[in-house]
Amino acid sequence: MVSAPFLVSAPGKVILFGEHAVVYGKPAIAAAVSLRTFLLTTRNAAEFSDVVTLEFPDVDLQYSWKIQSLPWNAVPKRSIDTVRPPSELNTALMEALERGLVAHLSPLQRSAAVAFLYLYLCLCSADMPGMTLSVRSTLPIGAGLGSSASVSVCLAAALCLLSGEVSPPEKKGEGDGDFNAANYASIELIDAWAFLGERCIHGNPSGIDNAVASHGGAVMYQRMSKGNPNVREAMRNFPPLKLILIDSRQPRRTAVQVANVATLLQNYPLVTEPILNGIGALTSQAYKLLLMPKGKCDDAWEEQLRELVRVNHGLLVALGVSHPKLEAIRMAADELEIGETKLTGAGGGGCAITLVRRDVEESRIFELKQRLDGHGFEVYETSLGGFGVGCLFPTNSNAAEWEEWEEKLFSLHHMLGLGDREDIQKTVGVGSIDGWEFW
Ligand SMILES: Nc1ncnc2c1ncn2[C@@H]1O[C@H](COP(=O)(O)OP(=O)(O)O)[C@@H](O)[C@H]1O
Ligand SMILES: C[C@@](O)(CCOP(=O)(O)O)CC(=O)O
Ligand SMILES: [Mg+2]
Repeated sequence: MVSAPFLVSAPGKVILFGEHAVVYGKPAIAAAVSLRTFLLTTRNAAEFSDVVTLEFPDVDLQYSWKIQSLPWNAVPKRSIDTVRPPSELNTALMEALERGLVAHLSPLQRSAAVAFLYLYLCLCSADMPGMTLSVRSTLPIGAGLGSSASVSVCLAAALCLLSGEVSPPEKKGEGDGDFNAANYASIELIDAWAFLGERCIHGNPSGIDNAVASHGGAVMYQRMSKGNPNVREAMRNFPPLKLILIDSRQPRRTAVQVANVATLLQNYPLVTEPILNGIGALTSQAYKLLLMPKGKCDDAWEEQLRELVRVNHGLLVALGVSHPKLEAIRMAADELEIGETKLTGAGGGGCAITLVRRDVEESRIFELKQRLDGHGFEVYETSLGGFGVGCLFPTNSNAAEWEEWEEKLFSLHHMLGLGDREDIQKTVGVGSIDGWEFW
């Protein structure tokens, strides 16, 4: 059990191949991005010791609940011989939460508040001291980069730390290499709780986003049915890919896009199933290509990967999850012969990725960026495959620094615009402050 204050952080992700089909048990490939969510947990002052406060400035939500008034009676009893939470939400608890606690909030705010309350009630207890949990993300929200999963992972990590379900990361010993069994078990637990947070936000998530946000790196992921463990293959030697990440800035909710595909599947199973199978098959092909030793990643290899990107996008269009703005991005990249483009994440708006040909001159990439900018789209610079969930506790040596970036991240949020994302990230980012530890 740890005491506040402390920070946790988790990354967003880019799905390279296989979104939507992954919900139906097909493989998908995704990698962590350098844009991240940060969650600060602080102890409330004495006069607020009986409330738990949520500050979600990115979605304009600040709310306090009296801890004693929360529906503790509806919390399902945990089985003593299983450490991991069940993968289904408890209906009685969901009903108790949605009945009155969050009814007045917008859908954007409500799903995040429900995810918090669900995890808080399951992991904490009515006698916990009053806390404030403040979340701030450098990820665009509802844009396909897994902001919901990075928030869910941060909530799960903070609440697991507070309740003692997980301990802070152990320092890796000599001979451990990258692996430490206790840390691995902690990530698995955080991932499993975050999946329930994702369920509150999405309805039917595959689990790939929370897997990447908690473990980091790049993975091939496949959801298994009938209680079989999901496949999560870490892809360690992921080749450096030249990708451009473009946000159409068309808002959409993953829950709606996933539900639309479910309806299509229900109405036209004979048409939709082959599309999902096709996406699964092309992802398996891409997986083999991405595992090739560096020496074999020649022009033909690159050409095949790009083809798979194009086919993947075409099949997503067939599922009905593209958007005219995503098509405008794809057309601009096609016209300039820069590479192949696909939407990433749930689509219906949000982001696209272009896999750039290695031989393209920088001037053409510059022109693409200018055109996209002219349409009001935002181009992100991000690197793939970074750290997963981590935490930071203030120490004497970083106390002054702590105040500086705490202020920057959480107090000035209303003044910060989109352009300041990188600035925030530089100030508080993993890698720029000593002391971040990863499980
Ligand atoms: N910074 C944030 N603060 C609070 N809630 C957030 C934040 N980022 C994401 N969320 C939650 O996640 C939802 C968006 O998730 P989703 O529709 O899956 O899009 P994506 O995961 O692609 O960004 C929001 O409606 C909100 O509930
Ligand atoms: C569409 C889907 O495959 C990815 C959704 O990602 P995002 O929420 O749009 O970042 C759904 C899922 O895998 O849970
Ligand atoms: Mg999401």
